[in-house]
Amino acid sequence: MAITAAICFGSPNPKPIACAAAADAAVINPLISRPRSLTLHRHCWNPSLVAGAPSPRSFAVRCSLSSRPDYIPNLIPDHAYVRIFDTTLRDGEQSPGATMTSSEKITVARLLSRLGVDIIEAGFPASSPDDLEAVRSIAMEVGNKPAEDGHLPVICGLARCNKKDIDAAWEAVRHARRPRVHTFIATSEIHMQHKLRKTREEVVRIAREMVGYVRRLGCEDIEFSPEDAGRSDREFLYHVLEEVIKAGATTVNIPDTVGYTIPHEFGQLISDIKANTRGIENAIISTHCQNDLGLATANTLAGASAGARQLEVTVNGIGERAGNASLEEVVMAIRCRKQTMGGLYTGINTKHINMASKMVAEYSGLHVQPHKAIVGANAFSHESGIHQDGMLKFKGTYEIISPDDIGLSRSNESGIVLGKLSGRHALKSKLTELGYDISGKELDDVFKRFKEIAEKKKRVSDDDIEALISNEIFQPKVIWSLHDLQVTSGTLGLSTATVKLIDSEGVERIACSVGTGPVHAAYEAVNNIVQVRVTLMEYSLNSVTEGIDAVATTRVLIRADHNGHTSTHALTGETLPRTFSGSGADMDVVVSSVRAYISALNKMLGFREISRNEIPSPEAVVA
Ligand SMILES: CC(=O)SCCNC(=O)CCNC(=O)[C@H](O)C(C)(C)COP(=O)(O)OP(=O)(O)OC[C@H]1O[C@@H](n2cnc3c(N)ncnc32)[C@H](O)[C@@H]1OP(=O)(O)O
Ligand SMILES: CC(C)C(=O)C(=O)O
Ligand SMILES: [Mg+2]
Repeated sequence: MAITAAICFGSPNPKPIACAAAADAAVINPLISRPRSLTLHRHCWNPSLVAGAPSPRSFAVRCSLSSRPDYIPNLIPDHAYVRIFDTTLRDGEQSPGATMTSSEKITVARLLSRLGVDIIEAGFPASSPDDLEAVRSIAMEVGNKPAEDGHLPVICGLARCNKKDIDAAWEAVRHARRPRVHTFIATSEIHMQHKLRKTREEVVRIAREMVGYVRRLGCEDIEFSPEDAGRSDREFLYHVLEEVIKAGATTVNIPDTVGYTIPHEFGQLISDIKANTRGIENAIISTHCQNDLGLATANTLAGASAGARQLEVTVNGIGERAGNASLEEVVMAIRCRKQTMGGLYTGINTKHINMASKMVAEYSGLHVQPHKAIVGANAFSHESGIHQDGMLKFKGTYEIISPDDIGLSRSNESGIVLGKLSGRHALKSKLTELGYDISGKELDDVFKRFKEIAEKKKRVSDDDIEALISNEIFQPKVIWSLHDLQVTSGTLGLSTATVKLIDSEGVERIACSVGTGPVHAAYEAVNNIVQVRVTLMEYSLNSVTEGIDAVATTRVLIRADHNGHTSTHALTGETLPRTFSGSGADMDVVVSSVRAYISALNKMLGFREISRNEIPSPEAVVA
């Protein structure tokens, strides 16, 4: 078994250490699929040392949170400012399997506000009463409460070009201080002919009338999208845009709906729209790039360079099919290459990127690939010797952005080392350092779990803490919680498990079962208590830290075997059972696995309940 070299950056003289314990962990704990690679990723970074990087002075300007120009729907007082429109909760949620509960959507919206996105597209209110309620709640809460820095995002709802959808969208967003309705209709021949079955004239008329209708409802911030603009006839596109701007559209969004264009083409499209659409100076041009050819970020940046001043993105790039342009890639590219990008800047507080990525991954169940740009687990890791050597000598050799910039702060700023003698204050201070603002009951819960781990582990690392956070904070409403678990397993026969769960009223239930392995036996025991039949679709287990005492995180995806929870396949219209994800963390792999399973069951069981019960009525919130 290979023994990986670890380089520790806490000391001034980093020394490679042989990490036999990590290798051993994989032998002793075969469910841990691979020992976590020990990599070089905790270090300080000095951008001024990067070859070709701007001078420290210009970096200070680049790094400072630029003040945001005043919000005027159809005008940005500073030409260099680019609005970030986040559609994680709408296009992102259209990703297969990415269903989020209403309360999860509200939590994500709160974080998007802290992140500093200019516009939050909170959903498609006509798609279901649940979504309308979720968007309304976001409008009421997040759309009225400025973030700590005073920023107040626009809350937007999507609608087809028909009165019913628009009424639902307006009803949902109108409670925000800055409400926006986004309406769309396809303008490509292929969509008009085969999907809408409408002529060009009909499409222009509908678009104009529906934008006018939004205006008459009292909405002054109106976005219009000619769906499939990337494949639309140019002259027709200019005409549609001119008509909707006359009717009151304040932002015209140019979607590359099927991710068909390539960067120079998409940039040219934006330039051509700017040059040829009458009245375009009265609206903001926006981009919305899907990722079917893996070009969404590149196309978005080309659009910005060509004059688009609103960029539509999602956290982790989730979205319909291959996803959308990713917020973190677009924002960090603009920041990292500011000069090449013509001095453009955004209002994003990049320190919250890491946290937003983690939260969206947990809630959507769509996990980030390790080598994903900016937020992947390996994005700041340096595994190979030559790279490690370069990094040790000069960070700028292999890193173009600092992990600190996205909130991946591993430096021990407070000097606090957490262990079993640490108290709540130390834990809270460490959590704040890591970007988590947690107090009250949430802090108590994390503290309890922290103590359990600290009893068994000499030193609780940042990664351990983050795993606990995912397990305690990013969890659905607790319907069942794990109290006790005992398993026996080995080569002498079937594994057995005894599980004690507590329901939401505090009643304890115990069940036993056998299985082909300890996890199987424990899951069967849980099934005997919870009494819902589900199919386990995916199961993965990873260690978050090195060493034999590593914390293991488990992620599962389950599908309900009964008819209660369904979703509709976008292409075939087929009704499919909905899937629900869950995650768990513990030093014991079976406990971690059971926590993840219960988390997914809670999400499934609570799905309807949360949507109906937890959303305050408009009256309740106003009161
Ligand atoms: C590119 C995008 O991302 S678009 C956004 C995609 N998001 C979604 O679809 C959200 C989830 N969707 C849903 O819940 C449902 O599709 C609903 C509730 C919106 C609509 O459901 P239904 O009314 O049953 O219609 P259904 O989805 O089957 O068909 C779409 C209808 O809208 C029409 N339509 C599609 N886009 C538009 C548009 N932008 N403006 C007006 N009509 C439109 C279609 O032509 C079709 O009309 P038809 O019934 O006359 O043939
Ligand atoms: C609704 C529109 C903007 C969309 O998501 C697309 O065209 O991809
Ligand atoms: Mg889209």
